[in-house]
Amino acid sequence: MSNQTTNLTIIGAGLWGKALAKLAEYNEQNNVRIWSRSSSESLASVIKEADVILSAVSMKGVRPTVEKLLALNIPEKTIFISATKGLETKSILTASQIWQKSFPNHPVVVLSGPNLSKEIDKGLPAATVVASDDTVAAGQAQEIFSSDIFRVYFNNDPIGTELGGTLKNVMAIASGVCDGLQLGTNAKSALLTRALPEMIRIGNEMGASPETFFGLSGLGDLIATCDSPLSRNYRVGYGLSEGKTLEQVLEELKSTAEGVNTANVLVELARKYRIAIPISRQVYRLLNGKTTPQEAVKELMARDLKAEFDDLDFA
Ligand SMILES: NC(=O)C1=CN([C@@H]2O[C@H](COP(=O)(O)OP(=O)(O)OC[C@H]3O[C@@H](n4cnc5c(N)ncnc54)[C@H](OP(=O)(O)O)[C@@H]3O)[C@@H](O)[C@H]2O)C=CC1
Ligand SMILES: O=C(CO)COP(=O)(O)O
Repeated sequence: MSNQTTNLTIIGAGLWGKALAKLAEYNEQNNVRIWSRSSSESLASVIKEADVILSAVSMKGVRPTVEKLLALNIPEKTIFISATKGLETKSILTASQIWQKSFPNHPVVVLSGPNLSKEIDKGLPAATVVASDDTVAAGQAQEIFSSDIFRVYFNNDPIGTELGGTLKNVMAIASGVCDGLQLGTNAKSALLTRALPEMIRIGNEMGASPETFFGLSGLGDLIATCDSPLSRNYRVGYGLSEGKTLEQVLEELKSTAEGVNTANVLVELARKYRIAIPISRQVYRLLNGKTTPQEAVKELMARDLKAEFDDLDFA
């Protein structure tokens, strides 16, 4: 690893922004600053010397953050890292797509993986992926965060990497329902296994490589998020299975659960591109009061019989 100092500014001081700041500070060669909307310092002053700007804001904060930064004349060599896991309403863009469209001459890197922030905060070992079309930028992101407690892989499929982290949030809601209804290990296994081809079908339409979904940012994050009460999306599903309303669950959570918005956006995307999303559709229906947890399970079990692999397109 190089000993050169990297000036990193993290935008967003939520759970994930703070956890990432801690990981970056663990490496002494990084000079880390973190900014939130309630900071006393201006955004302009904290990004002034930044070699790398990492955005850890929730999806609804991406566009406003991009707009603030567009006004600040950032040098083209500055690397952006996007750590958001969501889809924008209406545009159906991922966070990194918004960053890249807004800053076409800057390197943009996606950071995504099975990274429950509470475990990261405890210093427990974890791994993640940085992905970019720009190999040098991905390598720099890898160096910033790699340590003996955080192992960072890279790949050149940013959209696939980002979609893994984004789509599994919807599956985590389904998984919380599955556990809350005590449907058992067989049901959970079936749910998670069928979640993967559903995610790949969406990825295929959006230009992702299918194999990316079998890596840390896909299968890895699916396992972490769908099997842990530390996941807020899982807790949304669990709460709904207990008969709570979505409003009640979100009020208790007091934190971001991106899967709620992602499910709504996904239904639009699936309609536009004619993609079969049976699990996500039931999650959408449940979140919008169009079905009950029990009814959603019944509907999934009653679907037309089919071959296991005939809808997967690995081409
Ligand atoms: N927590 C986790 O374990 C992980 C989370 N993520 C992803 O990271 C993202 C943030 O999650 P997390 O930090 O946990 O969420 P929190 O609820 O803890 O924090 C919300 C974050 O979003 C920002 N934000 C919200 N609304 C706006 C807005 N209108 N304009 C600008 N910024 C806004 C907040 O900024 P401010 O600080 O200025 O208030 C804050 O940084 C999500 O996409 C999540 O899926 C990814 C991996 C792990
Ligand atoms: O993305 C995450 C872990 O990788 C965090 O999941 P939740 O947003 O469901 O808490």
